[in-house]
Amino acid sequence: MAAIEIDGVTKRYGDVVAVRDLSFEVEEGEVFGFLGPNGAGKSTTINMLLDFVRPTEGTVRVLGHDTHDESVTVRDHLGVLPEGFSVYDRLTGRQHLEFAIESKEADDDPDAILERVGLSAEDGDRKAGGYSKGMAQRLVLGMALVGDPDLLVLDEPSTGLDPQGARQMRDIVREEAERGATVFFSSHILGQVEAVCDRVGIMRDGQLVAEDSIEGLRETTSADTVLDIVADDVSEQAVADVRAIDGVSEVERSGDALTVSCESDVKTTVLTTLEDAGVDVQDFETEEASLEDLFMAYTTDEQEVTA
Ligand SMILES: Nc1ncnc2c1ncn2[C@@H]1O[C@H](COP(=O)(O)OP(=O)(O)OP(=O)(O)O)[C@@H](O)[C@H]1O
Repeated sequence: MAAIEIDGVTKRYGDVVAVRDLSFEVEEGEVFGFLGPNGAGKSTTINMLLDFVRPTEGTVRVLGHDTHDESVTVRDHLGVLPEGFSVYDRLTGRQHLEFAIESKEADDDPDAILERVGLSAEDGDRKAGGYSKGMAQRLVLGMALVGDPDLLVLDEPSTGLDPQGARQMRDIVREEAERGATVFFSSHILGQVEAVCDRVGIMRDGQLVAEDSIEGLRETTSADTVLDIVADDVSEQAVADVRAIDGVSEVERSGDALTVSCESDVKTTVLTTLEDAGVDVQDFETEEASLEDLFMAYTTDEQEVTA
């Protein structure tokens, strides 16, 4: 059973099609990063997962249950950090957690959760109305963790977090996945996504334009890998030979150093071509396309996606 099954889902708001014939699955135990530019349809999709919004067409199943018809069953196994959440100003942080523990009939220790999300016991005694944005974000994450949910859905979990908070968030995502939970989260902070996700899905104009591991995305985009090569006996002919390789987009030479921008799968061809041309390769380093490069390749028209 997949943790999330989205099948032929379309969501229209009047004339606006927020999500268009979307289908994909997230396996149990997977950490899935949900990406896309502003307005691509991420929040709409998450809101349909949580039954906050009904699809115009198609079905959404979470943990094997229809999100709408069996919403109560689903909710028992779900931990949610929603977008634009609000805290209750007059309740303390600890009271928020106690409330979440009671309503989920869980037996978590509120202080252990406070510590896990980086709030002190004193913070827990304070009214949440006086919390900073990042503190409130930490508290709501803590509430999502109550009851060891099978699926964690986090909409922009890193918003407002300081670098230490962002690291704690990554650690928590990893710990939750190790425990066996599925984690589905949207984010614009691609470094975070790159650090924790098994797979990513990239939305654009209401559709999923890519769905793969980051390594898999590298293989299917034209986002370049950069090869920094140090070599002896670099001839003009050798440079010309490398330039002529299909998949090489740029070659820069500075003395005996070469910088070659190319598709990931022609790296070896670049090196063997140099050697065949009599160049003595001393050393090389590769800089793989970052998730940001891949994101740009899939969400702008500037770069071509080959598969
Ligand atoms: N309640 C609504 N009424 C009308 N249009 C809506 C509504 N909610 C979303 N939309 C539209 O649907 C499209 C997708 O919006 P959505 O909020 O899902 O994007 P997103 O990918 O989450 O964007 P962001 O990264 O900015 O949060 C947008 O064009 C948006 O204007």
